[in-house]
Amino acid sequence: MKKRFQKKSIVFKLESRKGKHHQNSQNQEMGSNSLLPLSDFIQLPVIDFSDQTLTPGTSKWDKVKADVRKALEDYGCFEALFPKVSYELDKSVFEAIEELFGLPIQAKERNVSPKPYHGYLSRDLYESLGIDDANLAERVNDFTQQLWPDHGNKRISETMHGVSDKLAELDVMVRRMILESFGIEKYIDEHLDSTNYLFRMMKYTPPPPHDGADTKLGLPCHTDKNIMTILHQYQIEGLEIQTKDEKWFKVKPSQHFSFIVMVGDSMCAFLNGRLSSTYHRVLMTAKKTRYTTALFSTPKTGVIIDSAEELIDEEHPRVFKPFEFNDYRDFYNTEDGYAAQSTLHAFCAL
Ligand SMILES: O=C(O)CCC(=O)C(=O)O
Ligand SMILES: [Fe+2]
Repeated sequence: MKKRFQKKSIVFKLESRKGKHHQNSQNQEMGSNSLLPLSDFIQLPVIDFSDQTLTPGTSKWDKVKADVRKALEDYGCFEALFPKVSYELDKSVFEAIEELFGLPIQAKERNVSPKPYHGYLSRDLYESLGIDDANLAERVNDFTQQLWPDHGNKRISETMHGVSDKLAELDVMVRRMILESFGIEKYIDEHLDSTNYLFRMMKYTPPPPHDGADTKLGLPCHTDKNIMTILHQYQIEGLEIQTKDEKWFKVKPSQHFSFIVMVGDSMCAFLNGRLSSTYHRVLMTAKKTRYTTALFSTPKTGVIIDSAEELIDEEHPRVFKPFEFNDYRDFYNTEDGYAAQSTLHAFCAL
């Protein structure tokens, strides 16, 4: 019998984490006072996806594919320019998010889901709302219907579906490029069919001025558990990533058509560890409310994540046992999963 989602453990998860990758853990409690170091900005590789003729088999595609592979090897993430999310759409998303988080708490709490991290979460400075299967119009309608049970909200549904649908196109391109670059394109259809999309909206309230802390943890250090994440920060900085030499850097807030694309643990496992997921966190230094969105490509229930056999050889022995994503997510919700330095290694390393 699988363990069920418990809200209590989610709240716990949003607190501090321990381990090598969680240095400063004594300072990482949500809401703990400062002492958190101020990081410099990093310029991640910028990769342009604006060319409408960017299709598999073209030389342009191969060039972008090589850039994606290099950036992900070096950082586990990159900045994508993707103007298919137009200025107007981006603005509508921002306005919709402000409106959604401005709803009474009772309304936001109706955003429930049987899946962990998919519904409304709130902890200290952090709040988030989630839309499962956000690239499907009827599922986005279900979400607005949860918040406005009488009549839903057609405008917000169309906006959130619109942006998720566009970002899903970017996700598909990036995943196709990754698989091709490892010579395992034969898995593409199966791989794409085995995932769905969660769109999450986040709000971070700035620490109160009388608090005495310049910097507060908005979200503790973690890797994303899913396949790939496409993140967008609305103007206010806060996202930090950890580089291979374990230094923390701030990532510049996105322009309206710029997104941070990150490798998640499930992609790392599928590739037998050939790309690593990025450790990241949110530090609130600004005095303004910070809004972000993320589209997570996530393995569907029941899908087994197993490393591609082509990526296992003498030089690259198998690193992870095959696993079911829900079991992995459940493990992340336990004390052992919580305490682990790397959830993936603790759960399924051989
Ligand atoms: O809001 C952010 O900048 C990061 C959010 C994040 O890392 C997550 O939701 O997994
Ligand atoms: Fe994350």
